[in-house]
Amino acid sequence: MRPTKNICCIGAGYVGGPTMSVIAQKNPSIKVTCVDLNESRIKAWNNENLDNLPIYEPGLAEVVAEARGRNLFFSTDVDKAIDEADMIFISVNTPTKTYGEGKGMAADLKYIELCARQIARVATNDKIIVEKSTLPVRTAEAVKSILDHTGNGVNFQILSNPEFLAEGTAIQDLQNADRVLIGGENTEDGKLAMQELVNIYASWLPKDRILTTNVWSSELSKLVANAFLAQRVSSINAISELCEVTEADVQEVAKAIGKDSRIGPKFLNASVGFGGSCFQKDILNLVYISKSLGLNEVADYWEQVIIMNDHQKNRFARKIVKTLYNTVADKKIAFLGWAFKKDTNDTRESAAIYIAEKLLHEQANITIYDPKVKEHQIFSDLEYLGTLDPEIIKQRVRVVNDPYLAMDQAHAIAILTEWDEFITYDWRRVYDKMVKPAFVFDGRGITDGLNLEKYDFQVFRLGKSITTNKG
Ligand SMILES: NC(=O)C1=CN([C@@H]2O[C@H](COP(=O)(O)OP(=O)(O)OC[C@H]3O[C@@H](n4cnc5c(N)ncnc54)[C@H](O)[C@@H]3O)[C@@H](O)[C@H]2O)C=CC1
Ligand SMILES: O=C(O)[C@H]1O[C@H](OP(=O)(O)OP(=O)(O)OC[C@H]2O[C@@H](n3ccc(=O)[nH]c3=O)[C@H](O)[C@@H]2O)[C@H](O)[C@@H](O)[C@@H]1O
Repeated sequence: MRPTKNICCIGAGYVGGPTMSVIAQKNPSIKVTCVDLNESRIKAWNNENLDNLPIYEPGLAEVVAEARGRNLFFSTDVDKAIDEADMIFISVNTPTKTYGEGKGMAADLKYIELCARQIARVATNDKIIVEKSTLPVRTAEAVKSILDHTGNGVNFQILSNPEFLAEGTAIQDLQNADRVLIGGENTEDGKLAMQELVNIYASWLPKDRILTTNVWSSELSKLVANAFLAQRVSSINAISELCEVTEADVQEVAKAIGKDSRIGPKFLNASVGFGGSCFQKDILNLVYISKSLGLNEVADYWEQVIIMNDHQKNRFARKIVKTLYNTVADKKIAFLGWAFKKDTNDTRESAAIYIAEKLLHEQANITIYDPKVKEHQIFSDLEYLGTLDPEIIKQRVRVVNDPYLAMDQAHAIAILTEWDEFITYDWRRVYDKMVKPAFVFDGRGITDGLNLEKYDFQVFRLGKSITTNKG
């Protein structure tokens, strides 16, 4: 096996872009080319102005500035990059299927299959294929079958190398990963291929953080890691509802249980519901796999994490309507935040979309401010739901670049993303300009230290009792 000199990554999205940037930064002697079919995305990756990169991620621009043009390249010429590469990462999207068998649950693997077929058609020398996308367990079998049956005598080694970065902290997560997982075949060639990939990560990570396993454990571990993380959020969110009716305080409960080193303090922030492109998709996939194997109790167990998450989003929207005297019709509701979490411009499956949907069905007017999400994205998220009349969206939704404008003359504010800047606002000024009583619905637990009640705001905080919430 030749030492890896040339890497290609198919898919320049939230995973491919940052991951390849860090691999290139840390391995200056390896040429890394990230390719994508999406021309405007590649154009943005190549934009001279680093503020215009297609993805907002703290620290990303600096890494791109260091490596781009040196050993990091972004291109739409997929065939050329495949042909030149010793190692090919597949980092394309694997969304939930929207059609046919497994609709609404199974992962849609059509993009993966297209990549495998393209590699098989173009490759003329031996290559290591790395599954970076999140895939159902045993997908490597299908990828290998396509490569072996349509290829031209070329040998392929398939590795599974799932990505564990979280958006908003992607660069930090890549540069200082808790672990890197590499699954491969237990054969001489399989071990050599794994070693090639270990070497790439070992250029910046300690060896004991690089785990090697069989392919199936690696594929399954990715789904399981996301399922466990999401389960923690649903667990604390379930407790938040209980706190609201028992005068317990969810933040105090989270702190108290998190101090137990067996439980740990992370991922215990009660919220308006988890979002993002992966938790829901990956759990549904796990549920689908379990069901397909006849493991109904296993499937039901994990599905409950999603049911709880839907409940949390619904009850937050209902709380707004109920508190505003059972009607939000023609009232102005200001949204602070649209992204699914802070420090990212990604809005996929963001809870804000579903809260907006419910309030629009109740004929509310919504004005949205998010520091990093663009207006066209917000409108496209709402239209994509397919449940709202496009005319209603146009009439009732406004997106603004100034948070004070969003809150001016509002009946209520809904805090849906935990952006740091929200707590720096002049809340006296906000209060003065709102319709009274001025309501705040804090879906992220960020207003505790602000004592908004001193300005006479009526505040609802998730997971706080009625008494704490002052009615
Ligand atoms: N977003 C995240 O935080 C994480 C995502 N993942 C997984 O990584 C995978 C990719 O996710 P994202 O980067 O978020 O998706 P994304 O949608 O941001 O990027 C995927 C890119 O692949 C491109 N693409 C699709 N088919 C192609 C083809 N045949 N040739 C060339 N380009 C093609 C698309 O145009 C798109 O730009 C998914 O399987 C996801 O589950 C894993 C860990 C974290
Ligand atoms: O496979 C993936 O895509 C990735 O999914 C998650 O990362 P991500 O979705 O980017 O972001 P998280 O930080 O996990 O947050 C997910 C959602 O849970 C919410 N959350 C998180 C933590 C918490 O305590 N409470 C809470 O409501 C966040 O606000 C967000 O809406 C995992 O954390 C990553 O390890 C994984 O690689």
